[in-house]
Amino acid sequence: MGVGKSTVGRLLAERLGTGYRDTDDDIVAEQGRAIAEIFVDEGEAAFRAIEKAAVARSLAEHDGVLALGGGSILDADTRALLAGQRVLYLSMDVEEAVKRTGLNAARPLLAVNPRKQWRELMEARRSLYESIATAVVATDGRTPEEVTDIALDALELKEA
Ligand SMILES: Nc1ncnc2c1ncn2[C@@H]1O[C@H](COP(=O)(O)OP(=O)(O)OP(=O)(O)O)[C@@H](O)[C@H]1O
Ligand SMILES: O=C(O)C1=C[C@@H](O)[C@@H](O)[C@H](O)C1
Ligand SMILES: [Mg+2]
Repeated sequence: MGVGKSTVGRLLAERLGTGYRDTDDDIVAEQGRAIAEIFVDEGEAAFRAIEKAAVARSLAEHDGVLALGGGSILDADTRALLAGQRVLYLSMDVEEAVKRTGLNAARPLLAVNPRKQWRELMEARRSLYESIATAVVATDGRTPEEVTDIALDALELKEA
């Protein structure tokens, strides 16, 4: 959360001359309510089901850069759909995460004690992120433009 998926995703799409889509934005548009509201109204399990369908639809319809929701890879079917795709894992340390996300209530999974919650989420998820990634780029101390340059190299993609 807050690592720069949307910022770097847009820059990557520009540099590649391709389209950009963002699962979180698709869900908000389709549902007509904020992600935090879906969590509050229906709970995380219901959100994950909506998210799973949104990712599958994007992967089928869209040929370009797709920014996934941070928790979408918790689903084994989603991980299977990503096999064979270029998958970029953007990483950062906890202090950078707190700086970028702050105490923002828009991120329901970090709403109470962001440092502790972020560490716990990453302990549960790091190996999944690493297992599906075809490239890993650390974002700490790098501008979005620098991250994008390194990501293009790491993904072995050429600019348009
Ligand atoms: N490399 C970077 N260095 C410093 N700040 C950054 C960097 N990348 C993104 N940011 C800033 O961090 C914040 C979060 O970025 P962004 O929204 O792109 O992250 P995200 O991974 O899409 O987050 P979310 O989990 O909400 O979808 C924004 O304020 C953005 O400007
Ligand atoms: O990492 C997560 O579990 C989340 C990340 C965001 O992209 C949103 O999809 C939502 O806030 C949950
Ligand atoms: Mg985003």
